[in-house]
Amino acid sequence: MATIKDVAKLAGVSTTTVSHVINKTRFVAEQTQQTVWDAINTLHYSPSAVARSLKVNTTKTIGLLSTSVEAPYWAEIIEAIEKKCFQHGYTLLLANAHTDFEKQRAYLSMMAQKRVDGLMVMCAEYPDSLLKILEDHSQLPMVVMDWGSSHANFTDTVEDNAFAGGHLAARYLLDRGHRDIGCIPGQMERHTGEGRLAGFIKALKDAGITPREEWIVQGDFESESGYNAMQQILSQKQRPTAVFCGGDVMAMGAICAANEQGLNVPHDISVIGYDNIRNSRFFSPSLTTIHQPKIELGEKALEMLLDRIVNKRDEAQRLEIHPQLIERRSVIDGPYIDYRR
Ligand SMILES: Nc1nc2[nH]cnc2c(=O)[nH]1
Repeated sequence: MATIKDVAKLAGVSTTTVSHVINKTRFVAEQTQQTVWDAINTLHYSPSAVARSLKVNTTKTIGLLSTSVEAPYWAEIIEAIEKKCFQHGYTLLLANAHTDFEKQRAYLSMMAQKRVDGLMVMCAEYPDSLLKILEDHSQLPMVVMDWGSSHANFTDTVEDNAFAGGHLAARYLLDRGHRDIGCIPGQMERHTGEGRLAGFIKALKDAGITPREEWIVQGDFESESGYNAMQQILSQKQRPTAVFCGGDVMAMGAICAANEQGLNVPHDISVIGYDNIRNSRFFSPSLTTIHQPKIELGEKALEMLLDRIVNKRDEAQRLEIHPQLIERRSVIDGPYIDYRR
C-alpha cells in the first residue's frame, strides 16, 4: 500500500507539502497541488486515519452500545444516529449486546481501546452491574438515551417522557368513551415498559377507574407476547372494550389474536399502540398510536454528545422529547361516549 512518502517522492515535494495539500492547512501553489493530486491518484494513495488519529488524538469514531437492531424501534433510532454521524464526518461503531452483561463489558472495553471519541448507550435495562461499568468508563464523553429521568451525573441523558405518553394513550381512550380498558406493557425492567404503564394507570385512577389486574397482562415488546397477552385478556368472562399496548409490535400481535377469535378491531375492541414505528400506518386496521420521536431522539442525543466532545463540556446535560398522539383507525368510540368526563 502506498505511503505518504511514496506520494511525496513521485510528486517531487516534501511529505509536509503532501499533508498540507490533502488537509488544506496551508497555501500551496495550484500547479504543485495538481502534481500532488496526480501522484495520489496514480498510486491510489489513501491517507491513514490511524496515523492522523495518533497526531490529533481523536478518531472521529462514536461507539454505540445498544441492545439489538432487530426490532423496528431500535432500527429507526440507530438509522437516525448513523445518518447524523455521517453528516458530521464520524464513523459509528455498533455494539449490540442484547442485555448480556459479559458482552456489554467486553464491548465497552473494546470501544475504549479503539479510542472512540464518545459513547452512546441504549441498553434497555440498567442493572447496578451495568451502571458500575458505565461509571468506570466515565472519562469518555457519554450519552444514555433510554433511562428516563437521569440516574447519574457522569453522563448526558435524553428523557423520553414515557409516563406522559402512557397517560396520553389512556386519556385518549377515556375521551373516546372507554372505561373498561386493558393494557399490555413491555418489561417492567425497562423505562419504556414501566414508565408507559405508570402513566396509563395514573390516567385511569384520575378518572375514578380502578385498573383491573386481570386486564393488565405483561408483554415483552415482541409480537408473540402481544398475541399471547391478548388471548389471555379475551379469555376472561368480562372483556375490556379497549386495550393499550405499550409497543406497536405488541399491538400487531394483539390485533392478530383478536382477529383469530373472530373479533373485529376496532368494532369489537379498540387497540392503541406506542412508538409509531414506520409500518404501523400499514397495519390492518392502520394503528392509532403514540408517536415516540425516534429520529429526534437519535439526533438530539448525538448532537449533545458532539457538543460534549467538541466543547469539552464537563457538566451533564439532559434533553427531552415529547410523545404525541397519532389518530388512525384502530380506536373507535366506546360505550361511555355520551357520559365522558
Ligand atoms: N423492541 C422494543 N421496542 C421498544 N419500544 C420502546 N421500548 C422498546 C424496547 O425496549 N424494545
